[in-house]
Amino acid sequence: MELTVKDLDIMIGQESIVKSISFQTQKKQFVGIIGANGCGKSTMLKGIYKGIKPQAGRVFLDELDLLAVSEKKVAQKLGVVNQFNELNFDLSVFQMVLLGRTPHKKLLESDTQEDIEIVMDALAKTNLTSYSDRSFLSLSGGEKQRVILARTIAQQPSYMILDEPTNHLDIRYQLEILNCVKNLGIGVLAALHDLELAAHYCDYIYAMKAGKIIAEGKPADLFTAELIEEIYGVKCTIYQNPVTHRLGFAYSLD
Ligand SMILES: Nc1ncnc2c1ncn2[C@@H]1O[C@H](COP(=O)(O)OP(=O)(O)OP(=O)(O)O)[C@@H](O)[C@H]1O
Repeated sequence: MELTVKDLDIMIGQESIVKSISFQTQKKQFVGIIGANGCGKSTMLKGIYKGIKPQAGRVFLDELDLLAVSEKKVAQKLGVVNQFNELNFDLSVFQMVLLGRTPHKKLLESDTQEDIEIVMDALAKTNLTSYSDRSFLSLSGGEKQRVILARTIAQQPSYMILDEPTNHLDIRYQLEILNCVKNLGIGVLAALHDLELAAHYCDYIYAMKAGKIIAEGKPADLFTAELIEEIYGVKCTIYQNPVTHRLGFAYSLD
């Protein structure tokens, strides 16, 4: 599916946080959003997935007008993994992941064998099979984050939005989660802080500063020392890692 964002404006209080952002992703593209703390990445993503009401702008998944249709219609197509996964009540890991099936069901419709199989598959993909009966609230931050990804996989979305999906994860799970998402073969829009991971996993990247997109391109074309200094205020040497042959970034403050 293609995601189209047109002239998105978001204000919080009196402050303009997202300023007339427009872009269009292509089918099955893994698209990254990079930018300094507070530049508006999460706010923009929330505006796209109806977590916050934009002051202006339109958002489409193919032809579906996301801001005009019900939450349920959105959830049938769009999965979201965000940074805050606190719950006020406890569920088992299995029950949490089963919640991912809700958008596809009628009110009070019971779970089918197919739902159970989809949940088992999502647990396997996120290495959580042995956690099935654990209480969600008892999990570590990284384990919770994997459960939320499993729930989103069980939702079987056609498009996924990820807000810092590797936030709480150790190195192995950072790689596993991004591999897992990439292997889903669906369109993805992800805010990422780690530029090496962004360069490796993203087909295309948008760089944000102060609520605007200031640069875009394929990782190999986009990343320059000037851009990184402009965004993050650090000096940076970009090199080809001799072991991985991927882009590497060495930072310093002066
Ligand atoms: N509910 C809110 N009330 C007041 N200010 C807010 C609120 N939500 C976000 N902001 C402000 O909007 C700006 C953008 O925040 P946002 O969370 O979108 O940034 P971000 O780029 O995702 O940052 P980070 O990399 O730190 O997650 C920040 O200055 C933040 O303080």
